[in-house]
Amino acid sequence: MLVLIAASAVAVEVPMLRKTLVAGNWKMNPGSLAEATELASSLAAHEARDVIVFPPFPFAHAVTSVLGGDKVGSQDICHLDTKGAFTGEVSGPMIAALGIKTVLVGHSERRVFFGDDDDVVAAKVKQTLALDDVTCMLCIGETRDERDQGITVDICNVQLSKALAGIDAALMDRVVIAYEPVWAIGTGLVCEPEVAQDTHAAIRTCLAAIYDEDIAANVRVLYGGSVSPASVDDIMSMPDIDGVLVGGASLVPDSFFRIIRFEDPKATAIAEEGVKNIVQPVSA
Ligand SMILES: O=C[C@H](O)COP(=O)(O)O
Repeated sequence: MLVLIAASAVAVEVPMLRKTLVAGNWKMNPGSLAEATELASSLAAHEARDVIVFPPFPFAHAVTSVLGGDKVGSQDICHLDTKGAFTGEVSGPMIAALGIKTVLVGHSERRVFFGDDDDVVAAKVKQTLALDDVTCMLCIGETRDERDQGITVDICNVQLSKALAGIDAALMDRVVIAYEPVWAIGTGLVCEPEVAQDTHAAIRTCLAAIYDEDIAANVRVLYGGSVSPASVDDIMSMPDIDGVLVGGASLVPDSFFRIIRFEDPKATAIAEEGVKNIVQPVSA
């Protein structure tokens, strides 16, 4: 994706830069409200890049008070467009009332342990995007068995197509994809960066088929699965990886801070290229 920049009466091309995003999914952690607010407070000092954390629902209000709604996400949302007798569920309007601006949908733990099938995931995407100014972080990814069968891209394409069915192109600026190979989650087995890159590129191809090239080039696609301080720089050096969704390491402040401070060779290269282009002299 290229954009035109007018400089000194010439239009020069520089690559489009997608904003990076680091997300920390606390899952059913930490064990107390005091720990949750302490974790949030330590994070408040590290604001250099786009960072979001997903605390458990009971801690969401306190964490939002510390970090602000822009930096806090909801781990789930009810798939129904209603209120009433649905014990344990949390509706979209309830989440929005907290000022939360991102909702995680389709995490493999929801799919595997709580039966969120593709239809439920699609309904949750719709409920999220029905909220004003709220982003949906949609998780997709294959199991070990599916990777071994060589059907990773097929699985991602099906999950993407079903989750986004009926979602208007105009809403896609509020969708972030998180590619999480299920076999890499919580196992310490990080997908090789080049292997993840291939899948990210395939996800963009799928988005282009569903929508168009512009949307495919602009949607942020994160990687998740055992991301650590040791692996983040290599992962983030891949051209189609725009950020990371971190589980375990997001609960350890020093680890998460290092992940947030990942080296960003793409931004550096693009910034240098952009400067070079902008100072390019006008030819006679
Ligand atoms: O939502 C986060 C992912 O499931 C990754 O978790 P993990 O970093 O503990 O593997």
